[in-house]
Amino acid sequence: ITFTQSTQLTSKTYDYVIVGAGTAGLVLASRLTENPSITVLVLEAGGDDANNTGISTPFLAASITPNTSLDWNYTVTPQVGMDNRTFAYPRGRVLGGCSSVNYLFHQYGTDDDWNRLAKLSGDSGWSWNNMKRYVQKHEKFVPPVDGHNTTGQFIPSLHGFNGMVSVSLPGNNQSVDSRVLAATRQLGSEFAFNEDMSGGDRSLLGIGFLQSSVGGGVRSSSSTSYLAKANERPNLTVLINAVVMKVIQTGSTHSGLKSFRSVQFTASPGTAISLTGKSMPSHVSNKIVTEVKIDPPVIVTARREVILAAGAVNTPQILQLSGIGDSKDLQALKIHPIIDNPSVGANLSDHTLLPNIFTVKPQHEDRTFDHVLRNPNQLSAQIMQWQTNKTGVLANNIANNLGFMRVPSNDPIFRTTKDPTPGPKSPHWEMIVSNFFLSPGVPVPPTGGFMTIVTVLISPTSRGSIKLRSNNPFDKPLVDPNYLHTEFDIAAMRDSVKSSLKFAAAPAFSDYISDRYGSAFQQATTDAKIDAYVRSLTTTIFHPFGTAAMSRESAKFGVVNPDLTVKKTEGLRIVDASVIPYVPSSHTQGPVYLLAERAFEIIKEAQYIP
Ligand SMILES: Cc1cc2nc3c(=O)[nH]c(=O)nc-3n(C[C@H](O)[C@H](O)[C@H](O)COP(=O)(O)OP(=O)(O)OC[C@H]3O[C@@H](n4cnc5c(N)ncnc54)[C@H](O)[C@@H]3O)c2cc1C
Repeated sequence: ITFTQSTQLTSKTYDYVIVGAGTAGLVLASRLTENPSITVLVLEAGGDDANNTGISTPFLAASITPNTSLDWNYTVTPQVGMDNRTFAYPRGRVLGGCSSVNYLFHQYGTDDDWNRLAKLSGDSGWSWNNMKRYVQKHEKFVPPVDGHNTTGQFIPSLHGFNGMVSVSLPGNNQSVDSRVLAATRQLGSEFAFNEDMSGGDRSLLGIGFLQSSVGGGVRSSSSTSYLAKANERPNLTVLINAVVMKVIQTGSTHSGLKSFRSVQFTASPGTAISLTGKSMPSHVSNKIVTEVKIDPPVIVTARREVILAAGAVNTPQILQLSGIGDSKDLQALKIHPIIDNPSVGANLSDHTLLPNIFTVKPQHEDRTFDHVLRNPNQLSAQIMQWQTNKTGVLANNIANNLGFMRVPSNDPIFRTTKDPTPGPKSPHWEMIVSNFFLSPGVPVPPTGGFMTIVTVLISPTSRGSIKLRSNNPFDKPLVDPNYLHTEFDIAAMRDSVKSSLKFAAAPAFSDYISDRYGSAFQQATTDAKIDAYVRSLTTTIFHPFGTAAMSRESAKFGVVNPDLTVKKTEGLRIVDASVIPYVPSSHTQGPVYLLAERAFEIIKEAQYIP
């Protein structure tokens, strides 16, 4: 059942209260309620994802964030490594969380990523050898909508065909696909073809076909899969429009652990039937808005556990609002510290995004999507095609090919920096090829056709933080990814720019692209100028991780134990991207799904669920 108002709740007590109906939260809600004797309440700040064409149409992903009603609308603090720029930091605020608004790239990280987690946590259950079985539970590999022959584009034995989330290969040919493949043959081993880009047992290195969380030309999210399967169950209640303000201590154990089994929430701004007579404004700004009246908070309690699944920005925010964090910071904001842990909100690691844009020669301009997107007649024809039979440009992702690369081992940077990757099959950076002007947040030029090679720093060594701005739960937290702070990070991005120029110089593109687009890119002809170009244009690819990091029970650093229980607490667990200490070497929804599948088994075992 999905409720929209807290007054509809028939109980204030559940076996489990899950905070956040996002990627991980809905996996747990669905798995836990497979047992009809277990009751679960999920609290979600955002609204419903149903009947939203922007969400369900794969190609429109880039248009539903940032700065929309589906987004938390965060902004990064001025980034020192990026000329002190600030920019949008989207996070899904809707059923499905980021899985409803993301760009649908789907992978699982490398085996080395998981093995590093197993090693640092001391729990071999996190190793790839154990985690890979969750691919079968999670994934439902389906044919692409254009029905093309996919032989040689993926390796069936690496995939699941009976799981929950639909995953498919591209369903609409992009004009550059055949050129990208030709380039993999023309260039050296650095750009070799890779037959399967899902990661895990397969090295991610090389260039191959994108796998997306798309089935039948429609987005597949945690909401359309895990929740859709469970929502009719009487033991599952999902409450949307409910912002969790904090978790509340409900007692302590003989051994001194503090129990947190209650959750305080209130209606999301703009959705309440305000008991105060005044409703909240639909947008609450960064400033503390003292005149805003909020609905009286509601408290619900878990018999077994509270599970935080609010994501890598909001989970540490909720912990800090609850008095779990760096005591000094909390006291400065007049929050009573209950558990002093400076690791809460620290260790933020994220991937970057740099659009390297090339101008397409006039004779091929009409083969780019720019041409389609700019032409109202062509665009409406595509919309019609998607609405009628879920095919065409809009049924497909924004790219068809991607690749993962390493900085050469003889690069001078390795004289001063130890290789940050978890192993030799794991990349330092990524490239994504699109046949249009792909630069999130930047308006498309009025004329011309483009090809974009987005490059992404995959193994960052910089670490940032999530901190509270004030003790007001409606204030946006201070998001500081601290991008490009280290020499390694800028060196890897420099390598990515040089390599994408090498890639674009392959004979396959010689009659297709004419020049680099934009003066910053055109002027990037020396290392120093490439660095300046990188710092001036790079933003985020939206993969924050590690802000409530897992560590051994005995470790001095960390927020959760290997079983995801919050240190020094009882009855409180975290299951989302914040617990994995290193951002995985790939796009990140797949790793979060696998994490949540295993978390369910850990919880089930710990709680003796029959
Ligand atoms: C624009 C964008 C594009 C991306 N593209 C890709 C991609 O192509 N491929 C990929 O693999 N990954 C992508 N990602 C990243 C990926 O989607 C995330 O890493 C992953 O989904 C995070 O899952 P999560 O469960 O940790 O958090 P989320 O899915 O964000 O879930 C958190 C949920 O908690 C809710 N919540 C938060 N605070 C509160 C509160 N106080 N009260 C109540 N509810 C709350 C949120 O509204 C949300 O629903 C993208 C992300 C974004 C934002």
